[in-house]
Amino acid sequence: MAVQEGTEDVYASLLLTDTYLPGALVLAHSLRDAGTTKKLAILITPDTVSKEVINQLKTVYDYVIPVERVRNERPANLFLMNRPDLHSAFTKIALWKQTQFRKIVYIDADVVAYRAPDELFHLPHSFSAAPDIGWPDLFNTGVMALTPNMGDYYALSAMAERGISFDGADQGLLNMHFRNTYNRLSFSYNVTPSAHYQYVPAYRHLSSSISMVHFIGSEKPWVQGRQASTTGTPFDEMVGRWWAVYDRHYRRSNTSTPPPEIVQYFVKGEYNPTTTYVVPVGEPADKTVKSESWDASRHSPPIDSGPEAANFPQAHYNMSSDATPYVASAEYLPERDRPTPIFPWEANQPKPTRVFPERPLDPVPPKSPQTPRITQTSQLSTPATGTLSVHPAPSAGGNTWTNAWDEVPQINRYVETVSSKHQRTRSQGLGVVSSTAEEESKISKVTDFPSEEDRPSLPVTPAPVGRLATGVDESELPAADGVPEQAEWDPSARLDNLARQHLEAFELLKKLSSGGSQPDETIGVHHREIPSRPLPFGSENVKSPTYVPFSPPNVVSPQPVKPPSTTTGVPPAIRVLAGSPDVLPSASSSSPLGISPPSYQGPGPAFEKGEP
Ligand SMILES: O=c1ccn([C@@H]2O[C@H](COP(=O)(O)OP(=O)(O)O[C@H]3O[C@H](CO)[C@@H](O)[C@H](O)[C@H]3O)[C@@H](O)[C@H]2O)c(=O)[nH]1
Ligand SMILES: [Mn+2]
Repeated sequence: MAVQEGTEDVYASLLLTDTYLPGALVLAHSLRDAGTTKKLAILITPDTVSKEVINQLKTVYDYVIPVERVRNERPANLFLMNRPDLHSAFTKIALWKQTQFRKIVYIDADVVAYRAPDELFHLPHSFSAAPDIGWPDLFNTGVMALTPNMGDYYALSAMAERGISFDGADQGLLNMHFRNTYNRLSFSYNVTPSAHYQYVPAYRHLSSSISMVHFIGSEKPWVQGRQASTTGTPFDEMVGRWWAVYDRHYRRSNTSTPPPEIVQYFVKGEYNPTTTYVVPVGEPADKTVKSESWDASRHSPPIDSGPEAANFPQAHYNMSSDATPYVASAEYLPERDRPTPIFPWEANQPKPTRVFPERPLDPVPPKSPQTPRITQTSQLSTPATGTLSVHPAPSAGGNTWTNAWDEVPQINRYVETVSSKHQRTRSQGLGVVSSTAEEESKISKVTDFPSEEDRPSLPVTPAPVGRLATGVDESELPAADGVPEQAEWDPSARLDNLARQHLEAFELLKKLSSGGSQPDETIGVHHREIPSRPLPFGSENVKSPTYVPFSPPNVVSPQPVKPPSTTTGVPPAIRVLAGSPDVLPSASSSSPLGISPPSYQGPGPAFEKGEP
């Protein structure tokens, strides 16, 4: 019996899951909108595609063809391209079994047609495909023009059964089977845009020739949502073309009848379900409220929904406004009974010898003649320590306190001089003077003095005199006793005097220690007895070239000195140490003591090239 050959040409696609429904619909509409005269067919796997979805497909596809799902039982290679979802892509080989068709132009469900490539049906080749953008020597299996035949089908299903595919899916399998026989189509039949790389000049140059655009990868336009691309790149332009077809057929404002919810459900941002009654969790059934069911895992909240935060429980926590200090109740403060003594030193504790004031100092001691009142600038007091400037006077005892400096007579005399002058100035009516005693104390008084009978001498603090209040000119202040005038103070003369005294003392010491027998000896230089031991043979009477007899006091610090040409032949360091007057800095001559020669003698700037 002769096998009946197909006579019809169809565009065919594939739907393995409901989630690709928007893609399959947009593809069909794009071909129809482009005016194709060919029929549209779609292969579906009934075990994984719902009835509602099939019904939707039937609205645009002429043929919805159920096929058996072919699963890759060795899906390891699918993980190489991170697409485990393509476990049933082998189902695509069922195309070769559709021998009721003469020619099939197969198109993936993630393709949008800019124009209907009907010319592909006229190709003489039994298999044609366009290059894959990831590896252009291979072909992409998203667009294929093929002649169904059982020969290829058996061969392909045998490979599929064994899981023979370098990528674990149909593309790997078909490239292995058709690698030497395929007819290469122009890329314009299967343009695969990339958000990461796009050959923009080529796109500009050739975009008018694009027949179909294929959104490879897992991020399909309906998965990404309408707002995903707005940057105006070629990629965004192509995504925009997909949305243009979708909107033309499924956007609410463009259609006379409401678009099918099942389609919107699989398009990100599109699902806006009709109002239903739901019972919120935890509410009694009779308190049913009108609310919209909303799948938050898939869609943004309904436009007319209320803010959710309004339902949060409200709680206010106020700071305590009670100003009274906390006092623990008595039960928390039990009277601490001392434990009965065990050790002898506990029973016979010595009485403390250190004496403390009977009561702690008040932060501001009361005004009394016995206790100096610390006011204004002296308020560095704390309850525990009293003031920093006050200590108990050993003679006064009791509660009488004085300042430490009150016992320095020089200070007292100075203050007396100042205060008497101050009195004169005031009596002459100079400066701004407060009229009442109270105001005066506010301006210039720092310390309240003890009464006349309590103080041994005039115990005062050298209080800062308010210049504004008293009008005292600082230049008029008398100098303190024993302090020379600034003009008499000549530091260099004083230094000279000190040096002279030092030298005299040194000479005296020298005489005393040497007893006058060795005038060349120098005090201050350590002398060590060199132990006598036989020198190596031939070493007798040999002197080290660096040996220098010590000759104080004309020794200077080892400064590098360039000698005059007349003294050549003697090492510069030796010349300096020997005290040649022409090389000695004059300032060093005042030094009374010799300085030990440095152990390291050069080379330094004093050594010139070629010098001995
Ligand atoms: O969950 C799924 C997955 C796939 N498909 C169908 O199978 C096709 C292939 O899957 P797709 O996501 O488009 O794969 P691509 O990202 O395009 O990946 C490449 O690799 C696949 C596996 O080799 C090939 O099938 C593709 O043609 C090729 O472009 C889809 O278009 C659909 O028609 C579904 O219906 N549901
Ligand atoms: Mn695809």
